[in-house]
Amino acid sequence: MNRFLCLGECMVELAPTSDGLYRMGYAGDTFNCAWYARQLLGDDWTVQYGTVVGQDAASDGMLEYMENHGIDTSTIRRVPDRTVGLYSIQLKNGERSFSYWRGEAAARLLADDEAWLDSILKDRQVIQFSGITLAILSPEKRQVLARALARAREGGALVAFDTNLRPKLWESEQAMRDGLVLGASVADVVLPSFDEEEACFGDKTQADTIARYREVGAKVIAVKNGKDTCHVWAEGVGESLVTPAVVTNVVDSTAAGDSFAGGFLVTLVQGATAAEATKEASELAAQVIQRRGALAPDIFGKGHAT
Ligand SMILES: Nc1ncnc2c1ncn2[C@@H]1O[C@H](COP(=O)(O)OP(=O)(O)O)[C@@H](O)[C@H]1O
Ligand SMILES: O=C(O)C(=O)C[C@H](O)[C@H](O)COP(=O)(O)O
Repeated sequence: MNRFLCLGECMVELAPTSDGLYRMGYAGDTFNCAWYARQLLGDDWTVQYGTVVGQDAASDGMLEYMENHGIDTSTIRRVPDRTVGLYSIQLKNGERSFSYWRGEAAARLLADDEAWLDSILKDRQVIQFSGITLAILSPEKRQVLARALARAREGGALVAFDTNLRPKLWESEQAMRDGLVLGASVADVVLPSFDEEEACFGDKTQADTIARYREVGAKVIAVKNGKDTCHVWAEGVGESLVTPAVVTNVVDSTAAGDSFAGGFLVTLVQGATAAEATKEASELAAQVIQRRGALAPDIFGKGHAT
């Protein structure tokens, strides 16, 4: 059995509905990637989520939701006296902003038990993590996680890093820049967004972004750029350009990048080129942004996620 593990924090999500109410769901960038990967992969793959949750009813609810949606939770550690975080989505002309209540979430303990971390990273075919996975940890624990990922990569895992910048979660801009380079240095695949790289590193072109992540050892880099052309580079192949289809009805851009990551990695591990993976990923993301909330089960012919 092949194992696809996403690592990070899943939260209770409050997403606005058209009648002015909020719909409760569960989401988090790496969990969203796992959810999309689960929809796309066949039964020869187990999709797992690696995190830490509490032992309370809210944590029970999250695990039940994951299991009901085919995500293996045996890679989740449970601790007393903590619970899961919460965030709400605010929408303005289809663009979203988030408010978080996550400072004390159990997921912040992700790298506190290194032996456990090694046990869940061992013998995985794909491990995906993000800038958010790193941002929620202390600077020391970021190093612990990076070392564990490096060991897993040496053991044969394809490690993928979605940079997903959330400036509010980092202690400083310098810490964020260092964290992104650290994450990329233990990854085979890096999935940055150009607007974020521009703001964070002052990149002038996508080539600058590609150059930085190549330098620290990435083998595949897809620089997303919203509705504009994605520049994708792969070792031994070079750069390709993939322009997303035009979407006139952007309802909620939440999880555009997360669904892109799921679609990209699933296509790549099935033997496609990085350019083909980008095309598939863009097609999925284009559908996701035409729906509210992070997870869009109706794309796959299913009812609403909650
Ligand atoms: N307005 C849009 N029209 C068409 N595709 C889009 C649009 N916004 C995002 N996408 C698709 O979603 C992908 C990820 O979006 P982007 O906003 O760049 O990433 P992130 O959400 O990680 O910041 C893009 O590469 C593109 O394929
Ligand atoms: O911000 C966080 O910590 C979250 O995980 C909440 C969201 O579900 C994702 O951030 C969505 O990610 P995008 O694909 O970039 O829209």
